[in-house]
Amino acid sequence: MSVYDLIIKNGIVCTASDFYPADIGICGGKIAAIADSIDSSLAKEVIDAEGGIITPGGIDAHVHVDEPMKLLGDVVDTMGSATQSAVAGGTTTVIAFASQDVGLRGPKALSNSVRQAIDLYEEQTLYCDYGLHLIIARLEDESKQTCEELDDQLRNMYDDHGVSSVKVFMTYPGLQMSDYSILNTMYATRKNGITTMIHAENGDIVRWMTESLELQGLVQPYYHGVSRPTIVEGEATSRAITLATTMDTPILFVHVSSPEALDSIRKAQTSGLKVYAETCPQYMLLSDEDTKCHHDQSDKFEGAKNVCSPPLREKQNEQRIWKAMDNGTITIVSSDHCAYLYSSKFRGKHNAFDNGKGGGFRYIPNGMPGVCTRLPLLFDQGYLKNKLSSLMKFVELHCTNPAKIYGCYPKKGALLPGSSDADIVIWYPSKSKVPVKIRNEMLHHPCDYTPYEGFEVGNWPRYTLVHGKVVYKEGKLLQHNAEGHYLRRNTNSIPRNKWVNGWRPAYEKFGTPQQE
Ligand SMILES: NC(=O)NCCC(=O)O
Ligand SMILES: [Zn+2]
Repeated sequence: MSVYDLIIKNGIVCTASDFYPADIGICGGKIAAIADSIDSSLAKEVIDAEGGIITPGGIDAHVHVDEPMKLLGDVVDTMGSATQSAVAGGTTTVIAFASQDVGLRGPKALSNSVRQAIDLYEEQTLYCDYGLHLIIARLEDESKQTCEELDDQLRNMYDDHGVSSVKVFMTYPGLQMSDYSILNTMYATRKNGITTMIHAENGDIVRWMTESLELQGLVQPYYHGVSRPTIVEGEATSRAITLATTMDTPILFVHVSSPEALDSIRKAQTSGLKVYAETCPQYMLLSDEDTKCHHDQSDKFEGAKNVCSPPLREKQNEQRIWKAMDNGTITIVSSDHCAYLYSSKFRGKHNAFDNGKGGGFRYIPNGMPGVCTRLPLLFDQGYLKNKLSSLMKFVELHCTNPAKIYGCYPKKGALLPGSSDADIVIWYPSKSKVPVKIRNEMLHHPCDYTPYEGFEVGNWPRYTLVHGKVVYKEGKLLQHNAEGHYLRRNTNSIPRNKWVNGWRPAYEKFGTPQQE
C-alpha cells in the first residue's frame, strides 16, 4: 500500500527560513513529509525535480477580476482565467476583491456583497484557491451610527465568509474616503481584527492637477503620471499613518511606489507602529518612459497599456524599492493584476474614447496584467540577478508574508509537514531552459498584451502543484486537475493598545485589554 500520493525527489527546498536538498512526500493534498530521502516505492507517483529549486506556491494578494459590482469596469479576467494565468506563473493562491454593494442595507450588507462574488466564482473552473478582500465603496453617512453598523457588518462578513481584510481608497472619484470616514472604518476594523488596506494618494491634489493639465491640453497617457507626483502618495501615506496611530489600528499600504511614502513607512515602523507595505513588480521593472508610445509611433495612445495608480515612476526610483524590499520596509510583493484589453476599440483601455470622452488620461481604465509574471520576474531579478539578499527573502515576500498578514499561514505560504497544503512550485534545474523570453501567448490569460513582452528571465516554473496535483507542467495547463476553492482566512490584525492620549474607543470598556 502507498504511504504517499506523490513524492518529489531530488529538489532543493527553499522556504522563507531554509534552503536545503530534500524529498517531499504528499498525501491527501497536504505536505506529509520532508526528509533527506524518501523511498520512491512508498508513492503512487514520483516527480524527479532533477536538482531544481522547490518553493511554496506564490500568494498574490492583490488581484482584480470581474466582480458583481463591476467597480473597476470591464476588466478582462474572470476568476477562472486569473487562476489559470496565476498557476502558469507559479502562483497558487490569489486574493481578489469583492466590492461593497452600496444598494444593500442592514447587518448582513457586507456579508451579502461577498456572497454575490462567491456565487459568481463557484460557476467557474478554478486552477487554484482564492480569497477575497472587501472594497469599502461608500460609508452611508458620516455619523457615529455608521461606526456601529460597520462593526456589525464586518463581524458578520468575517463569521460568514472568513473575509479578514478591507481596502479603502484615498483617491478615485466616487471611491475617495474622507479622513473622517477612514477613522470610522479603522474604529470598526480594529475592533474586529480586520486588516485595513490603504490605497494612499491625495485625491484632491490629483483632481486639481488633472484639471490643470487638461486646460493646457496635456492629456496623453504620460500625463497621468504627471498628475500624481510621488509627494501625492507620500502625503496620503503619512496622513493615513496619523489616522492609524490615533485609532491604534495596524494598516497595510498597497502598491507603494514613492520614496516619500517609503520614508514615512520606515519611520513609523522604526517607532514600533504596525505599518506594513506592499509593492509590485512594475515599480521596479518599468518606468514613466513606458507610458509613452514605443512600438507604433502612429499610435499615440499606446502608453495607456501601462497607466496605473500610483503611476510608474522615474527609472532611478527602482533602486529605492529594491532596497526597501530587502531591508524589511516592504512586507509583501503582489501584482495588482488588473487587466484591460488594449486592441479592442470598444472595450478596455479604449473605453477612454466612449461617448466622446476623447481618450484623455483621466478616462483611461487604471491597471495592467501581472498575475502570471510576478514570480518569474522577481525570481530572475531578485535571486538570479542578486537584487535581493537571498532566495529565502524572495519566498518571504511572495509567499510567506502574504499568508501571515492575510491570515492563511501555514496552510498557505509554507511547506510544513502536517499543516501546509501541497501548493508547490518546482523550478527548472539551473542549467536547463535559460533564458526564457516572455511572450504574451505563454501567460495563458485573456489579455492581449503584457507590459513585459520580450523581457528575458533566467527561470520559469516547470511544475505548479495545487493541493498536491499538477496543474501546470512545462508550459501546459492540466485542466483535469483544476480544483480551486474559496479560501476562508483568519483575522491577524492585532492592535498594540498604545494610544496618543487618554482617549479610548467606547468598546474598550467591554473587555479589550487596556494599555499596560
Ligand atoms: N492600481 C491600478 O491602477 N488599478 C487597480 C485598482 C487599484 O488597485 O487601485
Ligand atoms: Zn489601489
